[in-house]
Amino acid sequence: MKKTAVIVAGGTGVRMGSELPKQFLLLKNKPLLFYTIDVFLKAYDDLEIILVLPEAYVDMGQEIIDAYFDKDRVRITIGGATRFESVKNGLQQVHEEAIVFVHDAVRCLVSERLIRRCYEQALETGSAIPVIPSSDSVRLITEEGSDALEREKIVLVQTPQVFHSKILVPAFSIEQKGKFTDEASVVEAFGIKVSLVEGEQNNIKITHPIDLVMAEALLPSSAL
Ligand SMILES: Nc1ccn([C@@H]2O[C@H](COP(=O)(O)OP(=O)(O)OP(=O)(O)O)[C@@H](O)[C@H]2O)c(=O)n1
Ligand SMILES: C[C@](O)(CO)[C@H](O)COP(=O)(O)O
Repeated sequence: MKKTAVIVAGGTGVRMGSELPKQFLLLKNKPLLFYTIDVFLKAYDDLEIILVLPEAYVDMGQEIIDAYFDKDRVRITIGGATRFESVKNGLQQVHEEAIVFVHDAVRCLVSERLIRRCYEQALETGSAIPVIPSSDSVRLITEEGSDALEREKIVLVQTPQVFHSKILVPAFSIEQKGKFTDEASVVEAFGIKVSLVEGEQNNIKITHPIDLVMAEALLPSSAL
């Protein structure tokens, strides 16, 4: 089955607070985005990438592709004001039936193993959403205060979120209601249940400055 990864790098990184969007910050001398593209291209020789970038950073993204990758395997498209819109723009470039991976560019520690695990399950069930257990206790904030939740019933959701294109592409034609924070919630709002797979503790989302320190320490030597 054809494999397409929509890598969303269209954000500005408000929580990181850096002038340069975090996907371009250096990790061991290479832009964070390099590691994300690299691991997907290595996971499958026949995988193509649709890279979603902010309009003002298309040239910077193209320079990374020209310097490190086979440019025939990576296409660039422009992002939107929200992650939902960026994913939607990326999906407009999916023209053939495929297994589609949607991945946060800033989860640069994702492993080839997780990418393959998600692919195999999406091929079988139509979807694969990686999740990990919470190490912390969790509470629901209510009008009265807060309630303890059963931690065993909570999971933390990661990317890549992987779907058959026949599910994902029509799901993104629905109107954005409230805030969709990931693809699984869009597909569910469209009326289709999703399947979970085991995620990875190391697959962190670089969000705050401390995450960069952790990513530098966790970066496998095979990625360098
Ligand atoms: N309009 C947007 C917003 C986010 N993203 C991408 O979605 C991923 C996860 O989003 P997040 O970590 O929230 O990134 P930012 O939106 O850049 O960060 P912040 O919310 O702190 O501004 C990132 O790879 C980001 O580039 C995107 O493609 N388009
Ligand atoms: C998609 C995601 O990474 C799953 O955990 C997350 O929802 C993205 O959230 P953000 O607020 O856009 O960083």
